[in-house]
Formats: sequence, C-alpha cells, structure tokens
Amino acid sequence: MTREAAAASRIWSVAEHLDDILAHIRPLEPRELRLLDAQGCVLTEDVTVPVALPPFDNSSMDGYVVRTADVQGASEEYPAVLTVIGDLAAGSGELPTVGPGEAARIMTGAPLPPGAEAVVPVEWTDGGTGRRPATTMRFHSSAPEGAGGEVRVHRAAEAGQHIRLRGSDVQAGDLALEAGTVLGPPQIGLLAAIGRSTVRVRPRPRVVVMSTGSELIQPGEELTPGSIYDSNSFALTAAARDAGAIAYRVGAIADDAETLRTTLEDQLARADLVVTSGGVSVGAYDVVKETLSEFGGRADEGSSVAEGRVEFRKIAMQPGKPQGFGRIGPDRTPLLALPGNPVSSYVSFELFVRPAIRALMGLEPRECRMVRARLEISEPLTSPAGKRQFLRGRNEPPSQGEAVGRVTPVGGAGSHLVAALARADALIVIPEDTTAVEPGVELDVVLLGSASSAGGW
Ligand SMILES: Nc1nc2c(c(=O)[nH]1)N[C@H]1C(S)=C(S)[C@@H](COP(=O)(O)OP(=O)(O)OC[C@H]3O[C@@H](n4cnc5c(N)ncnc54)[C@H](O)[C@@H]3O)O[C@H]1N2
Ligand code: MOO
Repeated sequence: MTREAAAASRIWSVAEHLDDILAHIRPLEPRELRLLDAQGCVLTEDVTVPVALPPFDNSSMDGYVVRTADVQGASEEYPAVLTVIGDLAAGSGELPTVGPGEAARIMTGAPLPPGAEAVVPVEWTDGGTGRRPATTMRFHSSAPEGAGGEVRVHRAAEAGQHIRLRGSDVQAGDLALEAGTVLGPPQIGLLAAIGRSTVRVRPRPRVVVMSTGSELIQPGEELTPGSIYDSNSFALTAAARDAGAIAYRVGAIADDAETLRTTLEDQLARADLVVTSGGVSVGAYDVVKETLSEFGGRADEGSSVAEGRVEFRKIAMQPGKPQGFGRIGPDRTPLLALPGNPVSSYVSFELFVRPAIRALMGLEPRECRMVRARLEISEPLTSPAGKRQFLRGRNEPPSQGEAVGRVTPVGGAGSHLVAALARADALIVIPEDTTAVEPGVELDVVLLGSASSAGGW
C-alpha cells in the first residue's frame, strides 16, 4: 500500500490530529508592538519599572494640606482657623511652602508641597466659606493672593493621612510584568503608567480564511438556481478574530485547481496560518484535496507535513470527519483544510484551529472551556459508534446547591443546521464508545467562543 493510501485508510482520533497539528506549529517570533496592538498577546520580556509610581508624594483627596499640629483637637465647635496660601492642582509645578498656621487647597493627585504633613478632605472643613461643612471646592487660583482667605478645619488629621507616598505602588527597578504574561487591559494600563509606548510580544497571527465551492455566492448578491450563500468564510473569519488572530477573509474560490493554487500562492505572503473550508471529502469537485495534496510537495523522505504538503485524514468525530493539515509554501505555513458543511467547519475551528492560533501566539493551546453538565432530553439519543460526537447545545450553569449545570441539545446532528448553531452556546461531547445516551446523564460540554470567557458575577 502507498503511504498516501495508508494515510487515507487510517482513522485518527481527535487527540491524535490535534497533537500532530501542534507538533508542527511554533510560536511566532516576538516583535516590538505599540501597546494597543499588543492587547491579548504574550509578553516576551521582563519589564522593569524605570521610575517609581507614584513618582511623587501626592494627595488622595480634594481638600487642604495642613501641618498636623495646627489641626490637633479641631472640631466643628472649635475649628482650627488656617490662612489659605494657594491652590495646588494635579500637574502643579511650583509649590508654595506651608508654614505654621497655614494651609493650601489641594486637588486629588496634586503634589504635596513642602511643610505639609496631612490632607484634610474638603468635607472636614467649611471650604473657606465661614459656614457649614463644605461638600465641594470651587476653583480659585494657583496664586496665593487669588486662593484667599481662611479655612476652618473641623477635624484633626494624622501625619500622612490622605497622602499617597512616592513609590507606594512600585519602586524604580521593580519587576512590573514578567515574560509570559498575557497583556489584558490592566497590564496595558501599567505599561502606560510606567511610560512604555511599545512592548515586546508574540504578535497576533495573520490568518487567511478561504472558502471554496462554485456554488457559493457572496451575501448581498442574487442567489442563482443551485447556489447558496458563503457563510463559512464569515463564521471562520469571525472565529479567528475571536481567538485573537488578525483575520483576512478571502471570498469563495471556485472549484478550479488553478485558481485555488494561484490564490493560495498570493495569500501566503500575508499568512501565518491558512484555513480553507470545503472540498475535502470524496466528491468529484473536491479540488482542495486535489490541489493541496500536491502543493509545494517535494520527493524527499519524511512525513507529508514536513515535506510541505497537506495530508487528508479521516477523524473519528461527527461532524468534522474529513480534515486536512500540512505546511505549505516556502515558509512552510501551516494550513488547516476544514470540511465544507457549515457546522463541521465551525466545530473543526473550535477543536483544531483555535488551539493552532493559540500555539502561534505562545498561549497554552489546549486551554479548553470544558464543564460537566446533565443532559436535558425527553427521549434517549443515539450516537455513532467509534466517533466522538459534538452535538450543539445550550448550557445552563448550576443553580444554587447543584453540583453541575444542565445542557439541552439545540437542533439535530445534521451538519448543515446553521440556525441551530446560532442558538447554541456549547458543544455536548458524546464519547466514541457511547452509542446511546439516557436523559439526565452527565457529560462534558465545551463552551463556545467568547461566551465562555464571561465573568462569574
Ligand atoms: N461519499 C461521501 N460523501 C461525503 C462524505 C463521505 O465520507 N463520503 N463525507 C461527508 C462529510 S462528513 C462532510 S463534512 C462533507 C465534507 O465535504 P467537503 O469538505 O468536500 O465540502 P463541500 O462538498 O464543498 O460542501 C459540503 C456542504 O457544505 C456546503 N458549503 C461548503 N462551503 C460552504 C460555505 N462556505 N458556506 C456555506 N456552505 C458551504 C456545501 O454547499 C455542501 O452542502 O462531505 C460529505 N460527503
Ligand atoms: O463533517 Mo461531516 O459529518 O462531518 O458533516
């Protein structure tokens, strides 16, 4: 038997196919990116703090800076009466010295002037009005003569009260973020706070999504007899973005080997990963299989994948049985060829493409949002022997007192059921050796897409 024939007759498990894909994917080389372009990416450098945060002692309240001795024992009945010598706003440069019997108005974040020992919030004073305790402050002037007048302080303050000390967040030389950190919003905020404008990360992979099939019409155009709208290129591009990639959608390519080959050659220039849909089963027009089995192939020894060819396999799963994987072109760009049935291609994305994108980003590829749930059905279900079945379902988390949640199938097992897929938020996993499932049985459930990252409020 030829190697191709042997490969074609072998049935791969879901795990074997994924293992093979991941064994042939290396994380992308790190690059220096601007902060917002690095969102969701893995940091590849240890980032140290160049200057302390906060960079200077500053007020945590709008109020007055005082010397503690001046306000000792102060009360509403016997207020401490202080002369106001100026205004300090956040960003103030020149600072007046606060002497005995003096105070300066200060805003949150403004630097502490010399002589000041504590901040009394404006609510502890009359706000300079000579009346009842104040609730707000009005702008005066940074000039001492403009700030004017007196303030009555109604409460004592301890040294350091309402003051944020220089370096109380991080000190110069501290490790701000360790290599390996995934940059979410707070990490990007910290990098900006310490003055970094760019950072070294593994970039988002560029994923080219191509659907194939002469029957495909782009949404917005007229359907002709026998044609259908190309939905896979949209679903897969959206899924690639959802997984963190920069995704390029290439509209449907006709079932023509030459067109497919030249389009692929063009697209390889901007691809870290290529995803195709359709043309991988045994039909007469399955050009993806025909074209890619040969694409960039070399006659040397080793596996097809190492040679820069795409190998087509049968996976013990439903939907998603026919799959192709290989590395093509001069850079040996990984390519996953997914089956054309819309549910099959989307399920294949979640099982194989999402981990591949994560691997390229340097993230843990197999991080799977899996929960256990009890199956809510009225009649027993059957499942094909020897295949792992992924039924679409709606998942409900456990109610109070329940150990596991519930999952209800949506639509049937048919891999053309896009409307049911759009109502689903989970895949119900029926193991290979299970051919019948009873109501109430507990099963693994894969939570789909970004729905799974919702916080547990
Ligand atoms: N004799 C056999 N026939 C089939 C087998 C088999 O083993 N023996 N496998 C079936 C399975 S399982 C699947 S899955 C499909 C895979 O087919 P292809 O990857 O070759 O895909 P196509 O034939 O191109 O299309 C299948 C189906 O999906 C529709 N489609 C394709 N692309 C899109 C798109 N971009 N948007 C929306 N819908 C799309 C297409 O019109 C077909 O209806 O093969 C089975 N057959
Ligand atoms: O992938 Mo087919 O069963 O996977 O429709």
